[in-house]
Amino acid sequence: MTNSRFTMSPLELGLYVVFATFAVVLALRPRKAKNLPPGPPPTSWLVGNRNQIPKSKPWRWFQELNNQYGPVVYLQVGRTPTIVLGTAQAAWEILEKKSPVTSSRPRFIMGQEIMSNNMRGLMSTNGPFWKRWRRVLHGSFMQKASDTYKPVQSLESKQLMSELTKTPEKYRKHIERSANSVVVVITYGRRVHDIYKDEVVCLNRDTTNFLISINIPGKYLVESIPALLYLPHFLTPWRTAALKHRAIDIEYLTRLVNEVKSKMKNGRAQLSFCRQLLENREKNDMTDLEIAYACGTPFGAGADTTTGSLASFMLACAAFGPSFIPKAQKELDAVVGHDRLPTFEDYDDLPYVRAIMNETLRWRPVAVLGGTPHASTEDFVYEGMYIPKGSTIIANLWGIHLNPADFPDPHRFDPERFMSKRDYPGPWQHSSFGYGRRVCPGSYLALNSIFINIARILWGFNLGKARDKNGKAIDVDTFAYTDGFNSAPLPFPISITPRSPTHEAVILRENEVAQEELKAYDS
Ligand code: HEM
Repeated sequence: MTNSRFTMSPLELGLYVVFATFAVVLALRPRKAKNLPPGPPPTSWLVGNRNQIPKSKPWRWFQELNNQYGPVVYLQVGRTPTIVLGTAQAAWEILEKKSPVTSSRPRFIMGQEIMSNNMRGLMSTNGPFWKRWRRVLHGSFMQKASDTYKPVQSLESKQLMSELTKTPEKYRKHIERSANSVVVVITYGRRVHDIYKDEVVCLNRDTTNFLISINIPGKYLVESIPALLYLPHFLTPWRTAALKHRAIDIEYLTRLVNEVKSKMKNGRAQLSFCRQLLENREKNDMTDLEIAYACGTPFGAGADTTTGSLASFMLACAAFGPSFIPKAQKELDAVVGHDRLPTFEDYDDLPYVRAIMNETLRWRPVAVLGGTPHASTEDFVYEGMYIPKGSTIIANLWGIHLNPADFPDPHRFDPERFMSKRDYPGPWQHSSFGYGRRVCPGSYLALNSIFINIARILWGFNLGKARDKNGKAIDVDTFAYTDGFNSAPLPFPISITPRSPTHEAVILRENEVAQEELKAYDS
C-alpha cells in the first residue's frame, strides 16, 4: 500500500526545490547594519556568532561579553539579531519600560510550533492566545489567589521536615518531592508520593527533557530558515520525533483533565487550577485542549525552579552556614520559640529569614538566562543603539545578579544585602522573576514555598559541612551547577541534624497531624 503523503511527481519535487532555494537565499541575504549595540565580530555572515556560543553554561560567556562591551551586547545567532543584557538597569529599561514592544517570544519552531501545536503559552508570541492564557494564570496565581494555596504548601513542608529528620542524606529527593507535590496538588488536586513513580511527574519530566533537547539553538536548520517548514514530510525527518511527542503530550494532558472532570461529577474534586479552568471554561473561552496544555504550565515552570532554589539554599548553608545561620536561628527563636514550627503568619516578623530567601534567589538564579528569552516586535533605539524588530532579547541573570556594582563581592552569600533598600529597579531588589508583561506569574506561589521551607529548615536543623570518615569537613563547590534551561546545584554532601530533641519532636508531631489533612488529596 502506498502512502499518498510520501509520493510526489517530478514536477512537484522540482517546484519544491526551486521554492526552498529561493527561501534559503532570502533568509540568508546580508542585512544592512545600523548603529547596532557593540559585540564580538561574527565568525561568518552565514552563522554569525552562533558557533562562538559555548555549549556549556553560556551565561558565563555572556557575562564576559557584557564586561567587555557594555550592558547591551549584540550577537547574530544564525540570521537572528540577539541582544544580551548584562545589568539590572539596562534590562529594566528595555524589558520593563519598553514592555509593549519587548514582550513577545522568539519563534520556537521545533518546541512550540511542531511539538506543541502552538499550545504552550510560555513559548507563545504575544497574540490573543497568549493573552487568554496569561489572564487565567493571573487569576489563579497572583498574590491573593496564591494565598489560598498556603495551607497545602504548609502541609507539604511539614512532610519535608519529617523526611529531613529521618533520612537527611536524601535531602534533594525530599525537596523535589515536596516542590512537585505542591505544584501537582495545586494543578490537579492530587498529591505526589514518589517522584520516580508518579505518572504526572514522570510524564511531565519526559516532556520537559525532550523540549530542552530540541530547543537547543543551532540544532535544527529550520529554526534559522522557517521556509523549510513547507517542505513535504518525507524531506523533513526531523519532524517525526517532535510530532510523536506531541501525540504523547496530548494523550496524558487530556487524560489528567478528564480525571478531574470525573471527580467533579462525583463531587470529589479538590479545589485546583484545573477545576477552576473547567468551571470557567465558557467565560474564559478556552477549548479542552487549551485547558489541558494550560494545566501543564505550573509543572513545567514551577517544579524545577522551586526545587533548584531550595537546593541552592542548602548549598549556601553548607558553604557559608556559620556566617548567617546563627543570626537566623536567633530571630526564629525570638519570634517562634521552640514549641511550634514557623508559619506564614510569622512572615512579617522574620526580616532576616526573608533576606536569606532573597539572597538565595540572587546568589544563584535558577532561571539563569532569565527564563525564556523575549523578542522585540518593533524597531527601537536604546541609548543611541538600534535594536531591530525580531531581536531575541536575553536578560542574563547570571551577569545581572553578579554585577559587583549592585552586589559587591557577588559570590559571597550575604543576606545583609537585603536588610535595607538599595537603588535597584523592580519590586524585589533582585531580578529572579523576569520582566514586563512576561514577568513570572508564579512568583507569589514560589516565594511562599521558598519562605516557609527556609524558615522551617533553619528553625529545626543545624546545617553545615558534612564530614568524612576521619571527621574532616568536606568542602562544597559553589560553582558546580547543572547546564540547561534551569541551572541547579549538582549533588553535594551536607550535614543536617535536628537542633534538639524538642525540635525533632515538634517536627514529627506536626507532620503526624499534617498527614491526616493530606489524605484529602489522595483519593
Ligand atoms: C523560584 C521559582 C521561580 C523562578 C525563579 C521563576 C522565574 C521565572 C522567570 C525568570 C521567568 C521569565 C520571565 C520573563 O520572561 O521575563 C518566568 C516565567 C514564568 N513562570 Fe516562573 N519562576 C518560578 C516559579 C514559578 C512557578 C511556581 C510558576 C507556577 C505557576 C511559574 C510560572 C511561570 C510562567 C507561566 C512563566 C511564563 C510567563 C509568560 O511567558 O508570560 N514560575 N519565571
